[in-house]
Amino acid sequence: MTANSGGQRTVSTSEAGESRSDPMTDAPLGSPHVADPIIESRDLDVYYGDDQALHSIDMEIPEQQVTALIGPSGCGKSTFLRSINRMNDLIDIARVDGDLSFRGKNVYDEDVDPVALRRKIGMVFQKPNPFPKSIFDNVAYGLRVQGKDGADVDVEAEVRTALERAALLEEVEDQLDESGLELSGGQQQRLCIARAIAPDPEVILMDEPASALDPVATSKIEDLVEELAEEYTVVIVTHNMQQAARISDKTAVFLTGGHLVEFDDTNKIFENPESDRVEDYITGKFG
Ligand SMILES: Nc1ncnc2c1ncn2[C@@H]1O[C@H](COP(=O)(O)OP(=O)(O)OP(=O)(O)O)[C@@H](O)[C@H]1O
Repeated sequence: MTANSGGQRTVSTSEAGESRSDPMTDAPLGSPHVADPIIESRDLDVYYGDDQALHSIDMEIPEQQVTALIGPSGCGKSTFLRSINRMNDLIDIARVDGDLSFRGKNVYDEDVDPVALRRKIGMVFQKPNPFPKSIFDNVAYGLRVQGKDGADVDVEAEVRTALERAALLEEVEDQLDESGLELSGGQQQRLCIARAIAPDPEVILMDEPASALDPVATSKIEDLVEELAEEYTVVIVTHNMQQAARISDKTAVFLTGGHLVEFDDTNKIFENPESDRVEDYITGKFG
């Protein structure tokens, strides 16, 4: 990245042989060029009624990596996350303009079925929310609801695999028939992760998945996120900057008003950000 003579920084996308600059602010930044991004946002605006929550977001999310979304409260991180698998559709007053593509297809095209989309792009929420069902049924639900429980599918094997991938199988192997609600908070969250991965999505969206957990459970979730990225693409919202620095490959910094101010390799963001506002945010001067 370089600064031009007018003081406006430009971003070199050498592989594409072009350079771009953000017309929105005086501290625009780097949107690293990602070869074949799995998710791509172009000029994405999101509104709640008359209020605009996100402004012209451009982002390319790489496959099988962890991308962290950070920024102060209310800057639009969760709104962006929910735009990816159209969870904002469930909010009556939410409206989306612009492009958000998954493997090159705009997820807001009329022919996209949001339920099928969410099969490919699963989600884990801040507060563990297991169903009042057995551990087994919580995970099997993810398969059944998505029609993956046909005669040719070994549901038990799939449930065990999902629990294993969520680093929970060993702890619950002898109690699969017991209620998911009887697990600890950290185990409940790993159960929700198992439920999300059982239908074999390509992307897992996580909205502050460890913020309700104690440090030991948090550390298990962090280890798990890194492991999941070997097989899935993970996009995670976190308030915890140390967590973003520890577990993510790319970091997107949103700042007040719903602007994406900088998006780059995580090391670059935390060691040498382009934007003064990002530097102030990550060094704790505000937020
Ligand atoms: N369902 C909703 N209805 C109306 N406005 C909403 C709704 N959800 C979010 N907003 C508004 O959109 C803006 C962005 O909110 P969002 O929850 O995406 O931010 P955030 O960065 O995830 O915040 P936090 O870190 O506190 O969770 C805020 O001004 C918020 O009040």
